[in-house]
Amino acid sequence: MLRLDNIRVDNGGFFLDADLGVEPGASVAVIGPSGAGKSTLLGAIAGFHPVVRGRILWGGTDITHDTPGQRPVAMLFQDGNLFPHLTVSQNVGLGIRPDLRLNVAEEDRVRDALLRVGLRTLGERKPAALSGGQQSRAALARVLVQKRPLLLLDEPFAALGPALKAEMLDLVAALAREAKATLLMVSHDPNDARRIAEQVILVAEGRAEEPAPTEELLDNPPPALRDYLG
Ligand SMILES: Nc1ncnc2c1ncn2[C@@H]1O[C@H](COP(=O)(O)OP(=O)(O)OP(=O)(O)O)[C@@H](O)[C@H]1O
Repeated sequence: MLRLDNIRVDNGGFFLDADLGVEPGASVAVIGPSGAGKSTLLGAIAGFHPVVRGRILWGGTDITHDTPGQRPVAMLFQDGNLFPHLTVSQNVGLGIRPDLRLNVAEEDRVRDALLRVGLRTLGERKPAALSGGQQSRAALARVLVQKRPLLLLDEPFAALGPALKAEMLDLVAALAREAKATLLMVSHDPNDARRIAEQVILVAEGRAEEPAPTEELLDNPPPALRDYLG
């Protein structure tokens, strides 16, 4: 279980408060107005922003002051952050070892991750020789290969067309289920939440709320969410 125990996060003078828990294996969408602090929330869990009050607990262990690399977290950003001069396999391998000195078992893990995202035959290409959807898959493979129990996705597929985005969301949901991982995904599209998240964390007015059932929240939105949804 992920527990944010009455935390306050400082993102360069912007403060976000949260007092909430996420059950193991849950898929949770993070939604709310632009600038409300959704990325700040994920960044705090990943260890990119200081927590100036409260504690972050994972399975009862205090990880508030762990470095990002020590945390049980893998994060996927919107642009995927693929390095153009490295092959797809190398980009995925970075998820295991930043110096890319992989042993045979680690090379196997890279191949397995590429297989699972449907890029088995494209490992030797450079990212520029992939379509947008394939680049998203490569970035997802790099997250998978880390085998972390907590997956944080910050608007990962916003640049994709609707059909491709739906396909990627379904793939993420299936892979997270298979790995029994806990998934937190920032999205601007309530349909993304309906598609793969059983719960939603609403971030508004400097606060991240306790996860609420997706349909219930979106069908009867509180004022802060109603304004945002329009
Ligand atoms: N490095 C920084 N220094 C100061 N303020 C920052 C910094 N990064 C973000 N902020 C501010 O923190 C607030 C929350 O930003 P954040 O990116 O978490 O919002 P968001 O909900 O993810 O927004 P969006 O949906 O537009 O991506 C914003 O008001 C933003 O201007």
